Parts: sequence; structure tokens; C-alpha cells
Amino acid sequence: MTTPTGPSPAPTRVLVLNSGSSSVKYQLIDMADRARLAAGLAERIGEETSAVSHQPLSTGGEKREWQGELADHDAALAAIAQELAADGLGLDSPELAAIGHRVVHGGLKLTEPTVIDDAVLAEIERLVPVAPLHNPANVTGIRTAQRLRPDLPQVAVFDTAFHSSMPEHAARYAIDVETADAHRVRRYGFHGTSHAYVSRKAAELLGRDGKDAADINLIVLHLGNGASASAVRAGRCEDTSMGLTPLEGLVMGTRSGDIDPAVVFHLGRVAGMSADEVDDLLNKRSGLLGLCGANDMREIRRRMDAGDAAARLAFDIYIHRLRKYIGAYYAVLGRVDAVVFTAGVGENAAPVREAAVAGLEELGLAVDGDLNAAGGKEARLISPASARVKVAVVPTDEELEIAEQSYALVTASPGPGPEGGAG
Ligand SMILES: Nc1ncnc2c1ncn2[C@@H]1O[C@H](COP(=O)(O)OP(=O)(O)O)[C@@H](O)[C@H]1O
Ligand SMILES: CC(=O)OP(=O)(O)O
Ligand SMILES: [Mg+2]
Repeated sequence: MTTPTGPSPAPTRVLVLNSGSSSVKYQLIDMADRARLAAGLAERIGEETSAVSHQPLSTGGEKREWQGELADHDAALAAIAQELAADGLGLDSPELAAIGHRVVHGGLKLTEPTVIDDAVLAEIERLVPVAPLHNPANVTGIRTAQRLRPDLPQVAVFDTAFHSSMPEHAARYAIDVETADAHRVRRYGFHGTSHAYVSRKAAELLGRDGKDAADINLIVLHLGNGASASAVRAGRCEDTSMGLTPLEGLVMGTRSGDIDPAVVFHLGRVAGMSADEVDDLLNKRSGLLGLCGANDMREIRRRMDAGDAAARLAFDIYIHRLRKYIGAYYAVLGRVDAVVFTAGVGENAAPVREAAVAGLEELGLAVDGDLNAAGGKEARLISPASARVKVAVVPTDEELEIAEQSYALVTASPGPGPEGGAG
């Protein structure tokens, strides 16, 4: 007897890897129905107290936690692969269509989702100096994934891509043009995958109120560990708060955001600090952490409630900067339909949202106390019904967006694989 063997169905699953300096977030998504099959996080990579938490979503099983030592990203990906395999979703699965990687800096050349070949990987590595906290981890994640599945297309989706539409007057620093061009010193912007996804979801939300998506102006506030604001007109970025690197702009968990560049020379001349030491200070020992010793907004709120003056001041500085950007982008856009909060702090911290727009009724901005306090996982409005400018909370989903873009690319290519892709 012979068993009928039809052509095997085309693979539809995408594994998304978001590799950070000491963590890897991952999701396995089936693009046939956008079902999330598994999600998890490997953290504290390189320490003795590494941990993996894995959510087996396809089986509805219990979250699994593992603790031990993950020496490096290779070890972390091996642990992730093992967790997936335990659910029958191993990396050797023929149902995998692609592995999608979040890559933070794509520079001037890489502005579209791209199948990764040697030249693309070399370009991502070349950009390490302008994304020192992120691109090295992205490169490691890609190399490890390539080793595990050399046959699969590996797709890079860039944080900088969405902002490549910024007009020249927003993207250029006011410094000597020849020097800037010789070294590609300009504003690139980051968190673009999130800003793009959230802008689209916010337009859908406002569209239910009868707004025309092609005429919606938004101020999007992505407030996570890293934080950035963007001014979006009809789905295109007009300005964003991060610049050459993800250090410019808002006050962040451990990054200073905007600072007089002369602070750098001053610390060099007066404190004898090297460029690398100042880099480390501004990226890793500043922001909320530098101001009050904590970078988690939950911890800062707890300390404020207990009367901690340093936590109060850190919060006030964070909010002051945020309000300056709301004002600036209001002026950039001229007319604003909504201010949109997203990411860990933006989605969860009602006091941050309230303080960010407090007293701005003259600009048409206000939040409703009850709506703001009510939690929820759905995109929602938190402004009073009468508000001229809406305030919204829109959960971001960088992983789904990366999966969408990766899958679209590999299914559009003539023959999926590095030869068939864009580049
Ligand atoms: N319930 C909450 N209240 C206040 N802040 C929160 C809450 N939940 C998460 N956060 C904040 O979100 C931050 C992480 O945001 P996230 O978007 O996950 O960041 P990243 O992707 O950069 O790691 C944490 O540092 C924490 O301050
Ligand atoms: C670009 C950036 O700041 O990313 P993250 O918020 O993940 O650190
Ligand atoms: Mg994030």
C-alpha cells in the first residue's frame, strides 16, 4: 500500500528574536492565523543567575521557569530551542518559514526588512559604535540562529526604518555639513517598529470615531526601558526624539536623553574621564537610575509613596522632559488628533500619563481619571468624550510586527532563501 503524498504545505511559522545586551525575548507565531504558539524571555545572560521563562501558548500549558547560568547568547538560544522543542515546536521544525530579528540600527542603507546575507551582517556590525547597547547583541543573535538553521531565511527588521521618512530639517544636526556627511552623523531614530505599529493601531481606534486615517496626526510616546517620542503625520514620521544613537531625547531607565554636548568635554577636561567612560555614564548610569538608584518605574512609584525625595525628583525630571516633547511635537504637527502612550511604562503607569498632560486643557488635552486608572490589554481612549485631542493607550507588539514583515518578505521572494531576497 502506498500513502498518498501531496506537496507538503508551505511553512507559515516565524520565530522572532529580540536580542538585548543581556536578554533575548522571543515569540513563535503562526502567520496562517497569527496564533502565538510560544513566547518567552531569557534574561541576565552572562551572569550566574540567568533565567528563562517560557509560555507554551499553543498547548495552554503552565508557564515554565528555569534558573541557572547562561554563559552567552549561544547558550541562551540553545535553552530557548530546548524549551520550544519540549512543546514539539523545535527549531528543526519544517513548519518554520523564517527567523525574524529585531535589529536596532540599520543606518542609511538598511531601511527595509532584509534577508540577512554576509554583506548585511557586516553592515549591522559596522554600525555597532552607534548602537553600542543593542547591535552587538543583535549580531550575536543572528549568528547563533544562522548556526542552528543555516537553511532558513533570517530576516532583519530595523528600529530605524520607520524614521527614514523624516524630512531633512528634522534629521540633520546643525553642524558642519561636510563633517556630518563624511561620518554619516545625522538623526536616525529608534523604536520605529513600535512607532509604526502603534500609529496604525491608533489610527484604527480613532477611525472608529469617523476619522480619516490619511489625515490623522499623532504624538506617539514609547516609554519602556528605552524611551522615545515621535510626531506622525498620516502614518509617516516627521520627527522623533532619538538621534544618531538611542541616547538622545527623553529621560530613560539608565540613559540621560538630551544633554548639552559640552557636558562631555567638561567631564573629559575637568574630571579626566575618557570618551568611553562618559559613554558608559550617559548610557548605563544615568536616567532614572542615575537620579535615584532605580530604573523601574514601579519601584520609583513605591519609593515616592514612601516619601523618598530622590525618587520624586527623578519622576519630576522624567515628566518635565516628556511634556517638553509633547509641546514640541504639537508645534511640529500644528494639529494633533491624539497623544498615544505605549510600552512598559506608557501602557501601565497611569500616574505618568496623568502627569504628562496635566494642565494642558488649553491645548485640548486631558485624561479622564477613571478611564486612565482602568487597566486593560486592548487599545483604548483615556480622554474625556468631549476632548478635542484624544489621549490613548495602545499596547505595542514589536514581535508581531517583525513577524508580519519577515513573513511578507520571505513569501514575496521568488525562492525563499538568501539568494532570493532583497539586499
Ligand atoms: N505596572 C507598571 N507600572 C509602572 N511601570 C511599569 C509597569 N510594568 C512595567 N513597567 C515599566 O516598564 C519598563 C519595561 O518596559 P518595556 O517596554 O518592557 O521595556 P524594554 O522593552 O525596553 O525592556 C520597566 O522598566 C518598568 O519600569
Ligand atoms: C532602541 C532602544 O532604546 O531599545 P530598547 O528600549 O529596547 O533599549
Ligand atoms: Mg522594548
